[in-house]
Amino acid sequence: MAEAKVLSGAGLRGQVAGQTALSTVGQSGAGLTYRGYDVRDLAADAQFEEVAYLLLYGELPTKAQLAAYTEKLSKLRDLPQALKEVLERIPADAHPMDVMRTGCSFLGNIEPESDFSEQHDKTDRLLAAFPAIMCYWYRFSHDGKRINCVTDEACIGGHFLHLLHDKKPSELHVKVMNVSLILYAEHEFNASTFTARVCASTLSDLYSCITAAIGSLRGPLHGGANEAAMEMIERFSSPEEAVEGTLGMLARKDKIMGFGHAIYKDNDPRNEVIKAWSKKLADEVGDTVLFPVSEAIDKTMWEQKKLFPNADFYHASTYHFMGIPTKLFTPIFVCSRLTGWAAHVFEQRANNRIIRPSAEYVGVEQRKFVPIEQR
Ligand SMILES: CC(=O)SCCNC(=O)CCNC(=O)[C@H](O)C(C)(C)COP(=O)(O)OP(=O)(O)OC[C@H]1O[C@@H](n2cnc3c(N)ncnc32)[C@H](O)[C@@H]1OP(=O)(O)O
Ligand SMILES: O=C([O-])CC(=O)C(=O)O
Repeated sequence: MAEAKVLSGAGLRGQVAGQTALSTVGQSGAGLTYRGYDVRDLAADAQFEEVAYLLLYGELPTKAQLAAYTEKLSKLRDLPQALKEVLERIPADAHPMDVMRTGCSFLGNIEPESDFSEQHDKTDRLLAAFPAIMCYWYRFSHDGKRINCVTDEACIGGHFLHLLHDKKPSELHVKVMNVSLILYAEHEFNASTFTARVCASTLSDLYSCITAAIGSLRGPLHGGANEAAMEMIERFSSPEEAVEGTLGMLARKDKIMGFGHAIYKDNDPRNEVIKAWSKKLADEVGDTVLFPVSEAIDKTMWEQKKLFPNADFYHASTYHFMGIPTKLFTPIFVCSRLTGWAAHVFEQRANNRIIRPSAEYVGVEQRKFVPIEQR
C-alpha cells in the first residue's frame, strides 16, 4: 500500500478544503508539526499545557506565561453541582464518549459562550473540566463514589490519573500521559476537526462545535480505534496466536483497528514515540504477553499488507499498562484533541465562509409527483 497510495477519490481525499496555520501532516521532512514544531521534539521535551498554549494562543509560552496558564487551568477543574447531577444519571453501561458529549453539551447550557470574545476562556474551562467529567461519571457509576474533582496535581495528565485511581500517580505515568496528550493534540483536517470547523462555519457556539467533534471522534475508524485495538490484542495469549489470528482476520478481509491512515503513506510519526513508552511500561509491569503480541501483529500487518500502526495501536497497551480501563481510552483523546479542535474553531471564525460543498447527483431523473391514492 505504501507506494500505491493515492490521495484522491471518495471521502474528499486529497482535496484542499481550507487553510490552516496549525499543523502539517505527512509533508516531507518532519511527519507532523504543530505551528512549525516537530511533534517528536514537543513530546520529548514539552509539557502538554505548553502545547495547548502553543495551539490556542499561537506561540510557546515563557516560564511566567506557563505558570499563569497552569494556575488558571487548575482553578477551573471543579464541576458545577448541576453537571454532577446530570453525570450521576448516566448509566454505567453508557459509552464514555456519550458521557463526554453530554458533559460538554450540558456545560454549554449552564456556562454558555455568549460572545466569541469568550472563546479562549470557554476552551480553557473545558480543558480543565474534561478529566473530571470523565472520572466523576466513571467513579460514581462504577464504584458508587462521588469523587472530589479537584486535585493538587500540577498537570492535566497527572490530574486525570489521580481522579481515576484516587492516588498520586507515579512520575513515569505522569510523563507518559503528558506525551500521549501531546501526540493526540492536533492533526489538521481529520474527520473530527473538520466536523468542528463545519459547525464553526455556521457561526455556532464553541460547545456545539466541540460536541459535534466528540461525536465524530467516537467512531472506530477514528479515535475509537484505540479501544478496538485493545479488544483485539487482549484476545491473544502469545505472539504465535496473534500472527495466526491476524492472518485469519486478513483472510476474512476484516479491518484491523489501529493500522493504516488516510494521509500517512508508510508510517505515522506518533507511533515510534508511543511504542517506545509502551515498551518502558511493559518492562515496568513485567509484561510478557501484550507488548510481544502487539509487535507480532505489527510485523504481520507490515509483511502481509504493508500497513503500519497508527497513533492508536500502541496507545492501547500503553494505557492498559497504566491501569486505565479500555472504555476510557477514547475520552482521553478528547481531553487532548480539544486543543486542536478549538484552535481550528478560532481559525475558522477568524476567516469564515460557511462550509457548503456540492454533491454530484446520482438519483433518478426529474419526474412527476404521483398522489398517494394513485401509487
Ligand atoms: C487517530 C486516528 O484517527 S488514526 C486512524 C484510526 N483508525 C483505525 O485505526 C481504523 C483502521 N484503519 C482504517 O480503517 C483505515 O486505514 C483509515 C480509516 C484510517 C484510512 O482509510 P482510507 O484512507 O480509506 O485507507 P486507504 O485508502 O489507505 O486504504 C487502502 C486499502 O487498505 C485497506 N486497509 C486500510 N486500513 C486497513 C486496516 N486497518 N485493516 C485492513 N485493511 C485496511 C483498505 O480497506 C483499502 O483496501 P481496498 O483498496 O481493498 O479497499
Ligand atoms: O488525521 C486523521 O485522519 C486521523 C488522525 O490520525 C488524527 O486525527 O489524529
